Amino acid sequence: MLGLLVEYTEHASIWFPAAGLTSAAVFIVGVRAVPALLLGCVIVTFWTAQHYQLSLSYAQLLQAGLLFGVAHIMPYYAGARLLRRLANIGQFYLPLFVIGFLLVAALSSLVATFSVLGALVVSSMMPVDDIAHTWLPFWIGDMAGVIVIAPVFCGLLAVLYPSPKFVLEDYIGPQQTAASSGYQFKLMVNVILLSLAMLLARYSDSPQSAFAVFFLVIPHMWIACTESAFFTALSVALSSFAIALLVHFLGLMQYAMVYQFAINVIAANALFGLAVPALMTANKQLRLIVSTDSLTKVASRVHLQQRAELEIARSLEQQEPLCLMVFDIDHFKQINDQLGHSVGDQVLRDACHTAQQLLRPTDVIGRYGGDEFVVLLPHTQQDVVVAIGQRIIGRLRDIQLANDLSVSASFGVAALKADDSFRTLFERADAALYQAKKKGRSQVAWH
Ligand SMILES: Nc1nc2c(ncn2[C@@H]2O[C@H](COP(=O)(O)OP(=O)(O)OP(=O)(O)O)[C@@H](O)[C@H]2O)c(=O)[nH]1
Repeated sequence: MLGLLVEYTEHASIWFPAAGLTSAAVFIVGVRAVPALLLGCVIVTFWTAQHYQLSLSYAQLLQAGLLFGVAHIMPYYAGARLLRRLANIGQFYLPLFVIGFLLVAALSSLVATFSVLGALVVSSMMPVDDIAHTWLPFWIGDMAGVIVIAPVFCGLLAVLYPSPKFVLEDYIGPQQTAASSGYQFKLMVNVILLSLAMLLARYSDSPQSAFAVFFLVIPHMWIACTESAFFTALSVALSSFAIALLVHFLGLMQYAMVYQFAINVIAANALFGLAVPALMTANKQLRLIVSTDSLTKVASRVHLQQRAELEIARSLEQQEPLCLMVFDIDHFKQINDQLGHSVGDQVLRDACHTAQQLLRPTDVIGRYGGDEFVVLLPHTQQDVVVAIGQRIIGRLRDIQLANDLSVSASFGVAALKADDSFRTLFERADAALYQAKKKGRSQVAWH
């Protein structure tokens, strides 16, 4: 009935939501959905015969309905099987999945077009000559139904029939159960833009004004980048519904093809847009991985160096003090050898935690490698840093270890001088650390 609103030739409308329901049902529910879909096809056939005032007996209509059901369901079932297979291939990510979905939607709706038209002809519901001018709008209408409506039905059916064979979250992240607080506003902007574009097509003298509907790509991309996959799919479905209604009520059937293409393009674009938040989240995770040491959770060497270079440039320009402190656990090899590597790992974590408790939030501690750490202390004079190092040494003694072993560390401190770079400052602090080790360890030396 929704399809009929915008029917522009018999048996073909610009948009056929039933194709979306069928393809979503066989994709998510699988073969178990077929009896219900088949029943739907029989009911639709009776209703269609009444709509087109065809004089066929009940037996003929039942036969036609079953034939239509098989012709309609089989291509989408085969497409769904193919898409599931593609989706379960490892390393398959969202943009590729969207391409797979669009291709499967185009192909299965094309096959469904010819098999259904064939079934209609065989059942005497359509003259064979009509195929020539019906197949193209029939195909694009079915394809629009799949691309636009199937994602929403997939979202709903996935809740009712959670499928262990295919986990949607692998592609689109965990589902948000609620839309963001701005979702209604975004939908409203969308509806206003859509109405303006279609009123322009209705009341302007220029037929090209119908193409203004393609501007809807912009609010849909906005929604795709800021809302969950389900609410993106819902907004696309609502827009296509509104377009279909307005085409009907504003009498815009002469531009049916433009709106048919617009619905497909807007939906395909929004589906690709879903990849943007997924990529942003992946980028954030990667940045965290690169900037953090996985064992101790302090800054990584590369992150520390980047921060240090910035702070050094700023301190030199503003002529403010800055110090670098390097420390290394004493006889760490002995701890590893006697107590095992996991105790060694714990000592590294505890040492960092101890140091962090005595540092300010503006100081940056990073792991330089192995058991060596670097602390960047902006706005701090050397004597203060030396005192901080001594306090850390005192606290490290509190860490309890078996075999009468204790934890200590040696510290080297260097203060920033004019013309210093990170490398020269680090070399001086490292040389001071070497002195501290040489003088007997568990002490602070400075350069
Ligand atoms: N448990 C653990 N050990 C590590 C890790 N990274 C490096 N090490 C070990 O840390 C030890 C570093 O020893 P060194 O710094 O050369 O020497 P040391 O025993 O600490 O002696 P001094 O520095 O001279 O006091 C080596 O045995 C490495 O195998 C790590 O992530 N976890």
